[in-house]
Amino acid sequence: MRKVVVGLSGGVDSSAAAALLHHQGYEVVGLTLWLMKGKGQCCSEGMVDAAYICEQLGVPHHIVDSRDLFQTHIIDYLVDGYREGITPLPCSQCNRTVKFGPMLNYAREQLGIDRIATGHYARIEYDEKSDRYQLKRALDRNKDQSYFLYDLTQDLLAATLFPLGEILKTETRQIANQYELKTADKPESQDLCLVEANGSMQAFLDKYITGKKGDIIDTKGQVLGQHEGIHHYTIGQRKGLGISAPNPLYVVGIDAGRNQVIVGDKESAVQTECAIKRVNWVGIGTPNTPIRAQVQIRYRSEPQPVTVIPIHPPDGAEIDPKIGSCVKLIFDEPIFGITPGQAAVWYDGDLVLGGGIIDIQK
Ligand SMILES: Nc1ncnc2c1ncn2[C@@H]1O[C@H](COP(=O)(O)OP(=O)(O)OP(=O)(O)O)[C@@H](O)[C@H]1O
Repeated sequence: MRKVVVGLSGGVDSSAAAALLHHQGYEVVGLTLWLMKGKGQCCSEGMVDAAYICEQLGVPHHIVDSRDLFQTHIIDYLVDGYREGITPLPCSQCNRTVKFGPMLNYAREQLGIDRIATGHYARIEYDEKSDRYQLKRALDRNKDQSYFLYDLTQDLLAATLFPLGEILKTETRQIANQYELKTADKPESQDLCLVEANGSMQAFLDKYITGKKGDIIDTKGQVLGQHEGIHHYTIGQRKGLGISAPNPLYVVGIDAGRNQVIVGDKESAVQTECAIKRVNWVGIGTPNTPIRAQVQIRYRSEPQPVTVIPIHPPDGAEIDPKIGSCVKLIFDEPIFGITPGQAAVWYDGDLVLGGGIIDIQK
C-alpha cells in the first residue's frame, strides 16, 4: 500500500487533505510539528484537533517538537531582520527549513516513508522534457500559495503531494463536511501564524525589540518627525507615520545604521529594478541568459512583466552561502513598494520559474 505522511496543523485544509488521501487508499500517518514556545499558543489547540482528526480517520498521529528549529530559523530570523530595517517574509523559509525538510527527514528516517503531503494550494507536476518537478499555481487562484513555496528543492517537490491543488476551497469544506471532520467549520487562518498568536506584528516584535527613538526624515534629509523604533515601519507604508503633510507620504527607506525612517511621495517609492539574493530556480535550471517572466513582489500583488538577469559570480569565485545565487530584476513598468526581505517570485503563466529574497538597495 502507498504510504504518506501528512502535515496536520489542525486546520480544515490539512484535515481534508489527509481524509482525501486516506479515502484514495493511501496509508496515512498524521504528523504535527510543534512550532511555538509558550502556553496557550495556537499550536496547542492545533495539536489536539490534529490528533482528533487522526482518531476519526483511524490513522496514527505523531507530534515532533520543532520549537527550537522554529525559534532559530523563523523567530530569530524575523526579529534580526526587523532590527536591520528589513521586512522579512518567514513563510517561504519556514516551508523549506522547518516544515517540508524536517517532515521528509522524519518520514524517511523514523517511519521508512518516502512521501509527504500538506494542505497547501499549489500543484506539482513532473516534466519529462526538463527532468524537473514543476511547481504550479493552484486551480483556485484566490487560494494559490505557490508564492510561499518557491524555495522548495527538487528533492522536496519530488516527494510531496498537494491533494488540494486541483480543487476549490469551497470543495475542501464540502469534503470536510462529507467526512464529518471535526475541523469542517473551523474559521480560516487570516494572517501569518506569529501575528495570529500575538494579536499583531507590532505586538509580536515589541516582545523582542526595545524601540529606539529616532528621526523621520524626508528624501532631502530634513527632519519631519520622530519614530519609536525602525521595526515599526515597512517600505511603502503610509498609515501611522504621525506626520501631517499636504500630500500623502510613504516610507521609502529605512536606515538602520542611522536609526532613521525616510519618507517621500509615491513617486520616490517606485523602482524600475531590484536585486534578488538566495535564488532558487524551480521550473528551469539557472539560465545563462536573461529570461522574460511575470513577477510577484508580495503574496497578493499582481504579476508584473519583468526581465530576470542571472548574475554569475566571476570565474573561480565562490558563492557566499548567506547570499546564494543572485539575479537582477528589471521591470517593464516601475513598481511601488518593493520591500527588502520579502520574496520575489517569477512565473511563466502558472509555472513558478524561480524566486528569491529582495535585497537591500545599495
Ligand atoms: N504545525 C504544523 N505541522 C505540520 N504541518 C503543518 C503545520 N502547520 C502547517 N502545516 C501544513 O502546511 C499547510 C499550510 O499551512 P498554513 O499555515 O498555510 O495553513 P492553512 O492554509 O490555513 O491550512 P490549514 O487549514 O491546514 O491550517 C497545512 O495545510 C499543513 O498541511
